[in-house]
Amino acid sequence: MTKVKTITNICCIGAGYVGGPTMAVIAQKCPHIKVTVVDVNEQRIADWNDADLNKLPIYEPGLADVVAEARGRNLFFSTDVDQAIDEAQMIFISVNTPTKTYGVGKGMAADLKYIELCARQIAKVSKDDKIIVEKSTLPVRTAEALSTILNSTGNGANFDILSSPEFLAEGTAISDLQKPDRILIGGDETEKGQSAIKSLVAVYENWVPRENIITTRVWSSELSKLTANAFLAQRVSSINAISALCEKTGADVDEISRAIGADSRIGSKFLKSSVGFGGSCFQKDILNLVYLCRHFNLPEVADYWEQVIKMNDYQKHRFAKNIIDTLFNTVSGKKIAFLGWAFKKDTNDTRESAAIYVAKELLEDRAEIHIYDPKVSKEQIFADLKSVCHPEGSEATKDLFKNVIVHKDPYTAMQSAHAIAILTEWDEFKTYDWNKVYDEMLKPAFLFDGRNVVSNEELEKIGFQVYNIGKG
Ligand SMILES: NC(=O)c1ccc[n+]([C@@H]2O[C@H](COP(=O)([O-])OP(=O)(O)OC[C@H]3O[C@@H](n4cnc5c(N)ncnc54)[C@H](O)[C@@H]3O)[C@@H](O)[C@H]2O)c1
Ligand SMILES: O=c1ccn([C@@H]2O[C@H](COP(=O)(O)OP(=O)(O)O[C@H]3O[C@H](CO)[C@@H](O)[C@H](O)[C@H]3O)[C@@H](O)[C@H]2O)c(=O)[nH]1
Repeated sequence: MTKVKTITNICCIGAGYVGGPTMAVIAQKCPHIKVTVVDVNEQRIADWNDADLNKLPIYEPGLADVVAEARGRNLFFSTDVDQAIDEAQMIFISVNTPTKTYGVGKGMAADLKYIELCARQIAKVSKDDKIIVEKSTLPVRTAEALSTILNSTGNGANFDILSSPEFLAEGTAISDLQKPDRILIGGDETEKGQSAIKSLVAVYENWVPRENIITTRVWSSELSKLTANAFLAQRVSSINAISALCEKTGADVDEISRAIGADSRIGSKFLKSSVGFGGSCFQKDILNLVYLCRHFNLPEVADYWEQVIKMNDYQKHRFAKNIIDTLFNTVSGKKIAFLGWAFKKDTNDTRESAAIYVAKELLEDRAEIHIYDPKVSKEQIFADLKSVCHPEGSEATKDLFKNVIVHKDPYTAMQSAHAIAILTEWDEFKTYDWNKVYDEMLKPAFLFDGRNVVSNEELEKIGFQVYNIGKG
């Protein structure tokens, strides 16, 4: 019988939004395991090691406390990838898997070059047997490709490959990791594969009840991750589709969410209509799913899921167009204040944020945009705009960026504005002195609430003309 390996040394390759928080919580919950998180990005590792916990590279409620507890005890951040691989019994791969921007599958397939590089490095460095855990989100059957690389380019060490996708959501990552709905572990059906699964189950059992740890075959685990994100995003697109109909008919989308969510077969979560979903995962993972379906010659299935993204693009466009239409068909030279830039509250992540695309459309209509976000840096905002407006960096880029001003204070962002657009649902927006904002704005004072976070009644009483998503 194959012996189940007791894990005392873990390495995680990739110190990003998943690798950092996930390993911090494993280290917190398993003080007997040495956890080393490695990355090729030196600045990122320096930030993870910074004595000032406000400088951690990721903003996530509760993260700093967990890092403070475990760092230097059994949690380490390092750029020495080879040493960490060499010492570890179990290696989590948590590197980025963005949408391909070139060649075959451009704009659709996941780019697995970083995954492949990790596999080659692990194969080169390893002198003893290791369990490899896919934490990154990967297309179904990637474990097969990993196995081929690991077992044919190394120096004789044996590798067991597990799939254990991460389901944390940003903004709630620490609570999601400390109390996960489930942990999913997929492995081979062989005795060796089952033994590797048991080793990883034993790690999670330090804090997750066994009945919440689901074990499956590898392919099911890999495909469950893409499926989970597709289902979640589909709910948002479904309610956003209904929001458009609400605006035409006078129905209220929040009332509809409450009414349908009370049906236990539907459930109340992920029914919040918005300016459109963002984040690094939903769009990328659905595009990947669509690509896989086309690859396996399932065009009807591919078209079905692609519609979720088309609806999301429509929602972002509808929001921008409504601003232009309402401001008398042009925003040229008008000051539009943006509250929020992150793709959701409680994170500094802006990847695929709806704000970026709304800004692009307004800039193309020559608006002047004044942005305030409590956690996103000016540099990040400009990098985001550059990537969608003029990626090549032309004269036009200069023109556009003349028209973007990033503020540290929300009130100066809104002063003398023609309109305010709320793009992220930060709680602090509810607490502003809206009387003061109104007094200092141009009239009519338009407010477009892309998250339905501020109270319509109160603002309309003050004098604002409020436009919400999904309210007729
Ligand atoms: N962000 C999320 O909320 C989330 C949640 C669940 C799953 N995922 C998935 O997890 C994976 C990682 O996502 P992320 O948001 O943490 O990405 P990220 O870009 O924040 O972090 C990835 C890190 O990997 C590093 N890296 C890349 N190649 C490397 C190599 N060869 N050696 C060492 N380091 C390397 C990069 O420098 C980067 O710091 C993706 O597949 C993503 O789809 C993300
Ligand atoms: O009712 C809702 C719920 C979400 N959103 C938006 O949808 C996007 C994604 O939100 P959320 O899913 O909460 O955050 P992510 O961090 O992107 O997490 C998703 O993507 C991760 C990466 O794969 C998965 O691990 C998580 O389980 C999955 O929820 C954000 O723009 C939200 O504002 C809505 O508009 N309405």
